[in-house]
Amino acid sequence: MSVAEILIKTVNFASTKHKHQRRKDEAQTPYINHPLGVAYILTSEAKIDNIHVLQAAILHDTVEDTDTTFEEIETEFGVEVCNIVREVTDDKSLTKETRKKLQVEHAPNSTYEAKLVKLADKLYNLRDLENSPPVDWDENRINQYFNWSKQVVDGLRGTNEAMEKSLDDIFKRHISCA
Ligand SMILES: Nc1nc2c(ncn2[C@@H]2O[C@H](COP(=O)(O)OP(=O)(O)O)[C@@H](OP(=O)(O)OP(=O)(O)O)[C@H]2O)c(=O)[nH]1
Repeated sequence: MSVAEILIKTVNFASTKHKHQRRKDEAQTPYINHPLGVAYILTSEAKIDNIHVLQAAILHDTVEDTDTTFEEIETEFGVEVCNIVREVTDDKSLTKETRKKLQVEHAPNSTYEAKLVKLADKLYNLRDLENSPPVDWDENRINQYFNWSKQVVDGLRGTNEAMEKSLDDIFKRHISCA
C-alpha cells in the first residue's frame, strides 16, 4: 500500500469509530477533529513524518473511547502502530485519579514515538482549553488540568523542541511558577 492509501485507511477507520462522539466544547465539535488535529500538529509543527507515529496519533483514542480492541488495531495496521497506541491508552476501568497519576508516572518511561503522540495530544487539549473549554468545566477544573498536564509534559521533555516550546508558552500563561 502507498503512504497515501495507508493514511486514508487510518483516517477512515478512526472517523468510523468516533462517528457518534463529540468534544465537550460549546460547539460540540465532532470528536474526530481531535485525533486529526493531533496528527496535524505532528506534521506541521513537530515536523514528524514517521508514518507509524502519524497513524498512532490518528488512532490514539479509538481503544480508550470506542469499542475498538488492540487486536483489531494490530490486524488492520500492524504491531508497531498498535504498540504506540497501547502506550498512550489509559485503562478506563481504573479510577480517574489513578489514570491521571499513572500518566505522570509512565511519561518518562515511554518510547520516543509515544512521547511524540503524548506531547501533541496535550498541546491540542491545552489549546482547546484556552480557546473553547468544555462547557461544564469551572476555572478550578481548568487550572487543575493545566497543572496536571505540566507534570505529564515534564516527564516527556527532550523529545521535540517545537512542541515543548509551544507547551511552555501555554504553561507560562496559566501557571504562576512555570
Ligand atoms: N480540552 C478539552 N478536552 C476534551 C474536550 N472534549 C473531550 N475532551 C477530552 O477530555 C479529556 C480530559 O477530561 P478529563 O475529565 O480530565 O478526563 P477523562 O475524560 O479521561 O475522565 C481528554 O481526554 P484524553 O484524550 O484522554 O486526554 P488526557 O486526559 O490524557 O489529557 C480530552 O481529549 C474538549 O472540548 N476540550
